[in-house]
Amino acid sequence: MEEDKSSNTIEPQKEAQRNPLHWPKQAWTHFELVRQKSPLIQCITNFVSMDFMANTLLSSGASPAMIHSVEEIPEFTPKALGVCINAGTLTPDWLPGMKLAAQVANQSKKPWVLDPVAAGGSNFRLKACLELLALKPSVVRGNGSEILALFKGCVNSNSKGVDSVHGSSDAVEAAKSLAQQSGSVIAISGAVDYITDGDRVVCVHNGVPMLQKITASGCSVTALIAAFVAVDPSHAVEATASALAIFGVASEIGMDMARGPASLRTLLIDSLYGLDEATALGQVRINHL
Ligand SMILES: Nc1ncnc2c1ncn2[C@@H]1O[C@H](COP(=O)(O)OP(=O)(O)O)[C@@H](O)[C@H]1O
Ligand SMILES: Cc1ncsc1CCOP(=O)(O)O
Ligand SMILES: [Mg+2]
Repeated sequence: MEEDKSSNTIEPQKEAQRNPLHWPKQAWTHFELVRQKSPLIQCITNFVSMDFMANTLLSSGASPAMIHSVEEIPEFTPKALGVCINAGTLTPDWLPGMKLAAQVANQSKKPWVLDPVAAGGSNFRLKACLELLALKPSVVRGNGSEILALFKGCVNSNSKGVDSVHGSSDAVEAAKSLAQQSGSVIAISGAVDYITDGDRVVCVHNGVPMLQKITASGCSVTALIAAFVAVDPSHAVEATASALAIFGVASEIGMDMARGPASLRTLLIDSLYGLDEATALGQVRINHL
């Protein structure tokens, strides 16, 4: 978003105070850029999420490719505008491909985003996620428990696997420290989403609780973050907040007609596809902590 660089990078808090539509307009501009540029997003993701993630990206205007074979990565990854790496159904044979894709994305100067699914669930998973974090993702998006596990560097004896046993607000200080240590933007999802570069903390208030009852909603919003960061890589905090807000707004619209998680899943995809500027500007709720 070249046109708004100064307000994004110099005094974004003041700009947001002066203009209540600052964040909603930014979220809409990012979404329009995704629709215009249709970025190719390579996803190395879990078996549960592949369909919903691909449909989330497609309905938002991006172009998903679920390509994970290590043989293809040197040739294919440079063609992608962004990469999403997800640890959901991790096995030792998938890890080399994930690491190679991260390295090739870095060499190609393309952003990549990490989803450390269930990072506190086992030592194998935690070690793998920390090794991926060391390869410097542009953004890490996890729930409260996942971000706390990465920060503490130890497994959680109370882990509920892919579901969080913490609120997102429990992990804000950990996320700030983790961002400072790693150099990655850290996003914690939950009732409020928090996005931090270790200095600023941006809060997104969109979304509906029923998203927790749709498997792979977190995975899919991480892929959407990859698409938004791909079209504005120099503003990863803003692009991440925009993606979380647009996904949340689409869920709010879907919720008006949903009869339960199954219909919400479908309506969310339709709402992303049909979202218009007036609705986005009226519903996006983002502020600074
Ligand atoms: N209580 C809630 N209220 C509103 N939105 C929520 C709530 N919990 C999660 N979300 C939204 O659901 C999506 C997935 O987040 P989350 O459930 O935290 O991820 P994960 O599935 O990885 O645990 C995010 O867009 C987040 O904003
Ligand atoms: C249920 C499940 N098991 C391994 S990955 C996965 C999907 C997790 O998706 P999300 O983190 O978006 O809830
Ligand atoms: Mg998750």
